[in-house]
Amino acid sequence: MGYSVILQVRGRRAVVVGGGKVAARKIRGLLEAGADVVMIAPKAEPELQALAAAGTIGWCIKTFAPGDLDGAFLVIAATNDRGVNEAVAQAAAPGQLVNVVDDPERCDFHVPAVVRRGPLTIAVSTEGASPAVARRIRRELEEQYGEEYGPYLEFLQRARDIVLREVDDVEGRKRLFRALAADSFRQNGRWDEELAGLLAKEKERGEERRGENDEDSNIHC
Ligand SMILES: C[C@@]1(CC(=O)O)c2cc3[nH]c(cc4nc(cc5[nH]c(cc(n2)[C@H]1CCC(=O)O)[C@@](C)(CC(=O)O)[C@@H]5CCC(=O)O)C(CC(=O)O)=C4CCC(=O)O)c(CCC(=O)O)c3CC(=O)O
Ligand SMILES: NC(=O)C1=CN([C@@H]2O[C@H](COP(=O)(O)OP(=O)(O)OC[C@H]3O[C@@H](n4cnc5c(N)ncnc54)[C@H](O)[C@@H]3O)[C@@H](O)[C@H]2O)C=CC1
Repeated sequence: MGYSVILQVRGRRAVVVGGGKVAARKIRGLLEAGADVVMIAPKAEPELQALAAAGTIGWCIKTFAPGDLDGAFLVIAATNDRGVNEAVAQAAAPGQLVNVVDDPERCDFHVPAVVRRGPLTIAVSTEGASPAVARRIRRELEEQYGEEYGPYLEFLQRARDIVLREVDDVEGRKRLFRALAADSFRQNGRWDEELAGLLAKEKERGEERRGENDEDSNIHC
């Protein structure tokens, strides 16, 4: 079983060998994550040609050669030729992360099916057992966790900063974070108002607690 991580690729070079439909899917995901994408392919899908023309990705219009992987943090072998994909995997240096689209065994990592909602990422992987099932489950999750989760998670990010700044008590914070995570809270919709109420309640509790502690310390004196 693989170890699940969210890889930071922003500003890092990703070399994708091949310019077909599968390469296009992987390149879309890499661009979303801010990678610096270079495509190596003699021919490419119109969508990828447009990205290259706009300067969004680099395109070396040629067949693969081992030197193409220089400086790559991540490599995706996505041609329709098994031999070429194998040559790409062999050319990778130690430490370069390699994905081979037609050979799960050869991969350092598999690309999961992903639902993105603002800072929320839901990734589904079957580790190559059934990409079609990963796709189906991703679609189900898209229904279950709709677009409304984007603004909600953005609110939670802001709320987290406020709670960490304003609530000293660890238990109090935990109580607040759990309350904010409840689906009833999300559905309520008046998030800022509700947060203000919860913060006020926590502050009251904090003051009561401090009062009790003062009494305790009087007893000990
Ligand atoms: C190992 C892995 C390596 C990798 O590419 O990372 C891999 C390998 C292979 N895929 C193949 C086929 C298909 N792949 C898809 C779709 C996706 N494939 C993706 C990932 C992965 N595919 C990795 C494992 C992930 C996992 O298992 O969880 C997804 C999740 C992510 C993405 O690519 O972005 C994306 C869905 C995205 C989404 O919809 O959200 C469909 C569905 C369709 O197109 O309708 C089909 C046709 C149906 C079928 O075969 O199931 C074949 C056989 C080719 C052949 O027939 O020869 C191989 C090679 C082999 O199995 O040997
Ligand atoms: N992992 C996955 O998600 C999936 C993998 N596959 C596998 O992926 C392979 C690619 O599928 P598609 O993108 O649909 O194929 P495609 O035929 O649309 O594209 C192949 C691309 O590879 C390029 N290419 C061929 N030889 C090359 C070379 N020597 N150097 C550089 N580029 C070269 C071609 O110019 C073309 O751009 C399939 O053969 C299949 O085995 C298929 C479906 C899903």
